[in-house]
Amino acid sequence: MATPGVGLGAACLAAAASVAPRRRADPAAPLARRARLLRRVVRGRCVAELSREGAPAAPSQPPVPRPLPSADQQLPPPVLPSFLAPTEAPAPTPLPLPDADAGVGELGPELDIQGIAEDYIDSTDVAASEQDSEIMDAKEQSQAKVTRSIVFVTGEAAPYAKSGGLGDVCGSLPIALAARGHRVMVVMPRYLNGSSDKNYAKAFYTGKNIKIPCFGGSHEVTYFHEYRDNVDWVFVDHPSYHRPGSLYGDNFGAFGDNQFRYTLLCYAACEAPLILELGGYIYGQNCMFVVNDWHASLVPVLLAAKYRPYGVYRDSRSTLVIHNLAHQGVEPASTYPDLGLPPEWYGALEWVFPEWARRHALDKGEAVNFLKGAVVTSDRIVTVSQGYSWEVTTAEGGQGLNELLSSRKSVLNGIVNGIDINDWNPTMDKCLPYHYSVDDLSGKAKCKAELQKELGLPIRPDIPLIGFIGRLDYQKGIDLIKLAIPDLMRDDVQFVMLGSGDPVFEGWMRSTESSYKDKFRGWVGFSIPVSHRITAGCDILLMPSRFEPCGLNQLYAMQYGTVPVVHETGGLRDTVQTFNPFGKTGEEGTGWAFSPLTVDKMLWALRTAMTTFREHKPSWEGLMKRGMSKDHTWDHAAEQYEQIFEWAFVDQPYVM
Ligand SMILES: Nc1ncnc2c1ncn2[C@@H]1O[C@H](COP(=O)(O)OP(=O)(O)O[C@H]2O[C@H](CO)[C@@H](O)[C@H](O)[C@H]2O)[C@@H](O)[C@H]1O
Repeated sequence: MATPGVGLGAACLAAAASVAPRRRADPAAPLARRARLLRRVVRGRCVAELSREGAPAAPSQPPVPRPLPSADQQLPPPVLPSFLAPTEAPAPTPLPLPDADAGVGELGPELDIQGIAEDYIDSTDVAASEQDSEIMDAKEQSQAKVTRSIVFVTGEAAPYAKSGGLGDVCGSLPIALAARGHRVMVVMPRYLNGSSDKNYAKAFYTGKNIKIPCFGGSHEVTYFHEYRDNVDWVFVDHPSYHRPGSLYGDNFGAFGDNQFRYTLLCYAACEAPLILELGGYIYGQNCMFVVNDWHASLVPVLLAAKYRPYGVYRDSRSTLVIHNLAHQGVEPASTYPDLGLPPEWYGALEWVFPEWARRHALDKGEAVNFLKGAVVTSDRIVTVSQGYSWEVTTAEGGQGLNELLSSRKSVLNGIVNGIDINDWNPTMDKCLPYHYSVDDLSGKAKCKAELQKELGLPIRPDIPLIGFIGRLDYQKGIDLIKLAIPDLMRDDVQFVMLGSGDPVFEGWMRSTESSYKDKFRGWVGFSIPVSHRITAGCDILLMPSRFEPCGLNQLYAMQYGTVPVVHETGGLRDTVQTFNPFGKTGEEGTGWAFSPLTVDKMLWALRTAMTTFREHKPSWEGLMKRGMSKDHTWDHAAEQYEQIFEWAFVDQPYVM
């Protein structure tokens, strides 16, 4: 039996043979072009071609463009490990299979390619094909060379649920990879907390439930699904995801059962490719699991400890993406039996706190650490910038995992994040009162005036307006801003901060606002529209992060012609080049990166930026335009991820 793609191709060929005048193909036609033509056949594009030749017109209802099943779906229905009994048995319906010797990828067996291409070229107008193939060439440049089934596992993804940059990345990178031809699924919790409920309105119950054996019981989770932007968004539903507060905690701090909540997520994510028929087909056992931060870190451990011994997922690989090493999912060692892992796998998660970090003399510091589990079991490790991939191997930046990460240097890479330019684009941003572009910046000045008005600050175009957006957290260097404000407020300047987090800093923002009524605004809370308006309306964006794995706000700022002033660390170092008025044309820089991280250095960088803003208008405009002209899209990063995936599939699984 043929796959749908091949079947459609064969039908088209038969039609072509019966109606088209037979013409010999140029024997010298390059094989590459023949292969391209074949791809069009396989993708069903030949319908349009044939109608040009007088063949029956294209059907009025084109087939719904769903991803083709990947080659792994030739496998017989998966043998599920006995510990996971789905409440509804996975449908054992055998999939329509291509020839047993079909290769991986969308083209199918190589011999068939030759034959079909030959016939197809014979029966079509070669000149027209030539023209068309040029168009295809341009289009195909952004397609992946090898397409895969990719399963993202994450604690958050925009627009469904977002608490920070992790949500941004997991909401946009999967779409970029799907656009390049991969079949992509994202698995995350279905948080119902009152404010995010409406975001899941288009996700429907799949009819699949599983029972997960952990934490001394059997916990039933259900799967919801939405197909959007060519990505399968899968939401794991369980009562523990339904509660007020933010994603991971509330006013009293982090939720006490987070380990339980994300253990469920990881088990559910491992089962999803085996049992969910999305668009008619399961993903199967030949997947790349992309596990993000500690919330998803149990996935590679489960693959190694609970699936591969049963012969399942031997063809899958996993890539750990570290967005922030500061959060590792550490809990007391006594919780290990709750995780449902075999006792002999304790070593994978074992973690011993150094003596200075223990609470009392009898505390042995024994713990389990989810992120460590992924560091020692995943096939590849990616950090979200090159700079950070080095920092995590140092004692200063490794947060206790530096030695382990150093030991895995050969599979550790850094890839700088991209941004979603549909969401963050000053030419069409729905949150902005005015739009602008690199060719016409007049809208930016209007956005600044509107922001000043909204904040109740004096509306003055000549005054530098500095912004800060982010979690009020030690990582973000808020304490430095707090120390610098009394000095900075002596200047003719305006400062707006948007953030939430540490209640001490929230209180400080409120009291500072009352001390500097005409100069300082502190917006306590989490508001995406306000963050867009601040990014557009400010002249300067300040990021004195202590460490920053990548940082997205400086990328958004540059995209919006707002000049970043950042601490030279991690991804900030990789993405912001300090202004050099004597640099070569186009290489004068995009902002200021200061180091070391001291109040004096930060003030120096800010004042240099403010002087440039006031007194060197052409230089300032150059800074804005260079930032706006940079390519911040996901295209380049997506290609680099593909390379990592290819390397992972070349090797055997790291833990078999
Ligand atoms: N109060 C508020 N209101 C509205 N929006 C707010 C907000 N506070 C923060 N945000 C938004 O949250 C995102 C924060 O992204 P960052 O990359 O700066 O930091 P974060 O530390 O969360 O991410 C981690 O993961 C990302 C992704 O890999 C890395 O870039 C980063 O270095 C790493 O620390 C931005 O989109 C920002 O606008």
